[in-house]
Amino acid sequence: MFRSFTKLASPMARWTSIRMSSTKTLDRATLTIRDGPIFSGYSFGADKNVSGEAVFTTSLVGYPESMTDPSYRGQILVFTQPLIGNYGVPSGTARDEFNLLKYFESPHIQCIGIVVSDVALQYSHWTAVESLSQWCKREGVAAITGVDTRELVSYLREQGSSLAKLSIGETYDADEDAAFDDPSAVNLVHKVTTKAPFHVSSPNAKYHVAVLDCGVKENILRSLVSRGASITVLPYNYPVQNIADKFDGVFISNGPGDPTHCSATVENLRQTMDKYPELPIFGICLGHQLLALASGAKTIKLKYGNRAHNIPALDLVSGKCHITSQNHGYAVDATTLHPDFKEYFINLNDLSNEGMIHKTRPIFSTQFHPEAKGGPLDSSYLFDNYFELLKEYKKSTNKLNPDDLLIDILPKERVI
Ligand SMILES: NC(=O)CC[C@H](N)C(=O)O
Repeated sequence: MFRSFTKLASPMARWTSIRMSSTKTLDRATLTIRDGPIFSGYSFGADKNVSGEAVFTTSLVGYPESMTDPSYRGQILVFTQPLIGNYGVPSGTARDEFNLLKYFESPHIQCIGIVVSDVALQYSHWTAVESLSQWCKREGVAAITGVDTRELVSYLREQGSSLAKLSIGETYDADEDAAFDDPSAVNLVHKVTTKAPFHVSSPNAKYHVAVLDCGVKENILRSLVSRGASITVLPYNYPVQNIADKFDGVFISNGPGDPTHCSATVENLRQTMDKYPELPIFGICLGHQLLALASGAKTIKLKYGNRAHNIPALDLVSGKCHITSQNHGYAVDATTLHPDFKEYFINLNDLSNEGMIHKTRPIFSTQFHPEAKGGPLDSSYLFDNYFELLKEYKKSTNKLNPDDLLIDILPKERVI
């Protein structure tokens, strides 16, 4: 059943008409939460109806980084920061000295829609090349402004993250039984992983690391390369156990959706850990969850997840608390950790697991993002710790120069 706006009783209608004086020329848009409230507002993105999981982030800045983070694939991202878009969007093709993307975490917007209270249609920043609205339209991403995100987020916190639809135009589909897309029902990692292996050289590289790309953020690659590791980025389901002897370490990246979809990666990691007991392994976010599954632990879905740039995580080894960047809906159930591992970090807001470390071997992983982008760099020392492990391991093995190890699986160019 399609409804028109004249029949829509939005508690936000009066507020919307006052606040949105600058957006009178925008089309109407509606956000429908399954079995929940309906919010009316205005469209500032693509003229396209979308459906997915509605999740929220409390980060104050960093919308270009968040929106291009492959871990948000298929989600409708709600920003609690009321004004979004005021510093525009930088170039998505600009590259740094390592030929990695300079400003984005992947080449395109990964979430399917965004929800804001108040969009800034005018912007100002020295890196900006277009507005948030222009970017969303160009990338085919739906966007709604004029939503009371306080009310929406209160609902999502009470009920848990929910499926939602974003409809553009004067009518919207009010049929509660009509299908809502659940992005987690499919293997999203398969959609965001590199299609073929590629190599990124580090100037004066000392180490060579294999990166399993489950939807890797560009700043993870930069964090490895800038510290002196040449990297070979492999598709998420690449049988890394067959070539792990060529590397000084293995890294497992962040990525979207339910970790249990990645059963091939879990099995490959299990075999890699069995075959190479001395090999340094580091995983971030989905990488942490996959490593935990490979060692026999279980993952759970959180009520509404943790998406923010200011989440306190306690380092149980040092006793220090770090402010961390996070974006996840699942977590490792710490009560199921294999006895060879101990809990490394815990979340001081909800006490959920934030990492694990092997008791005797060079293996550790974190649920939060030490590479940040956006967010604070307080925990970037974990990359330094990983490099210490690479150094120790390399001393004990007789490896060649990292860039002599370019293996024949590599095409010359990165395929994006
Ligand atoms: N950023 C990530 O890697 C997220 C991991 C996983 N998809 C989750 O939501 O928990």
